Amino acid sequence: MDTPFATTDWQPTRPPEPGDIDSTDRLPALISTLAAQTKAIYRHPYDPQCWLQRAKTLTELRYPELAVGDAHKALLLCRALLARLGEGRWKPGYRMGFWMREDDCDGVGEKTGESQDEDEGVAERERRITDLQSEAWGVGVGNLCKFPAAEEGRYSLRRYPWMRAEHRVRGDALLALLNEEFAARTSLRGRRSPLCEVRRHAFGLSGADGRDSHDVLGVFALEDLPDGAFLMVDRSKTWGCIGPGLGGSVVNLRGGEGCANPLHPNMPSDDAADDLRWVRGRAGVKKVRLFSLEADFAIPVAWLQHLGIDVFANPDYNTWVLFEIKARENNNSWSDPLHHCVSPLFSLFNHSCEPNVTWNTGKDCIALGIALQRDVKAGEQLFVFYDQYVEDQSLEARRESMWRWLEDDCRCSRCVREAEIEAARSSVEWGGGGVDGSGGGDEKGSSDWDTAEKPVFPEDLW
Ligand SMILES: C[S@@+](CC[C@H](N)C(=O)[O-])C[C@H]1O[C@@H](n2cnc3c(N)ncnc32)[C@H](O)[C@@H]1O
Repeated sequence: MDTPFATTDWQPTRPPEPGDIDSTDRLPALISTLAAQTKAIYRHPYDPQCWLQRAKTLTELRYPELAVGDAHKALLLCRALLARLGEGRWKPGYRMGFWMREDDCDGVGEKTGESQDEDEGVAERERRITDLQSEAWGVGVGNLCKFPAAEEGRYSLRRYPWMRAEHRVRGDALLALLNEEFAARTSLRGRRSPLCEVRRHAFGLSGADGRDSHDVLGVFALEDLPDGAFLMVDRSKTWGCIGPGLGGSVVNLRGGEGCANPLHPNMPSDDAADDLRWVRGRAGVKKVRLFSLEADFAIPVAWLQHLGIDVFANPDYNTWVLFEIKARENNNSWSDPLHHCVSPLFSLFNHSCEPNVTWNTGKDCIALGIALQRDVKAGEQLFVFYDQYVEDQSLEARRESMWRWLEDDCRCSRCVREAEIEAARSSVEWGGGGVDGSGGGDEKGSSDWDTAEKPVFPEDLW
């Protein structure tokens, strides 16, 4: 964010809305401003004004979730400043990153045009910070929706253009390492050669958005494999909740306290037979998602501070980083009634609504067993089903369910096939020329369809 990015990389997370001012012409200027404001935050991380200014720029650039994050930080700083203003002879220092005693401040700090703190009285200072606080609140609220919940906003998953290349694109060296791991895990007992490998351009040369798909990875069979063949055991879990523990033990990732996922029954007292994933399916995840002021900012920020992390001065914990981690966790985690984990090797399998691979959780709640569920030819891509609850449902219902994991419509062979059939059907219904039926030239869409002989009325004879 501290370096300007190419305007072509800009993919806002809020789609344009009626009444928006077209900012295309101002885009280069907005991008430079964003970089300059980010650098100002590095220099003055406790100045609420810096966070507020960047929140405004992020609003114009249509990143509501990030604007709310910055506005929230401006609010926190204002609150902290106001809380201490009443503490007698202390006042915030220049740019507010430190506190000084009123009687110690003569000659301390730079007395520049910007350092109003030096001269103003407590009442004036309070008014200035309160105004700033109201403005930050207004910017935050402006980026939230009023419905269904006042403290939620809408955004779509889009790649942040300022992300560094090494975090955005996986290089060939990493791919080689991944394939070493696949080779080690997928050799059948008594054999040394790997059964599958990771390749680029998993869904063809260009992505759904027309961009290069160099970094879209997938797992491909290296030889003909029969239905039922055991492919691999993935023990590479790097993160997750492993449920209530085995044999009634309460030892899990959070010391037996359970997982933060409200739909996840992971306490010993929870009835694991009640698989609550169907609730998730019905609650749905829309293409345009909701973010929550409480769950996505207030709680994570408070938690990070509790861990001793300076969320203002340490850019590693910026709001966009939290959203990026959330998106990756969403896209890559697997869950069953008891567990919710990310397993790096398994997460390289793409989804298909007609999969050729199935998976099962091991008894240790960590290992995943991966096996074929039909014959596969060498070179075929290996797919799993991300949400088997929707296997028998319509294209539309499956697409909606898949938005939880995919940024765009599912590109599996079944969805592509059904979408083509649907498109062909609606083109026949509308005469192949769009909804006004004017184009095409077939019977319904052509201009000479009305050739039937007409009745002759008395007035026609005049
Ligand atoms: C668990 S990862 C699978 C590996 C991923 N392709 C990669 O390059 O790391 C899930 C992501 O893969 C892509 N993906 C998987 N299945 C897909 C499908 N059927 N249609 C479109 N994209 C898919 C989406 O970008 C999704 O967010």
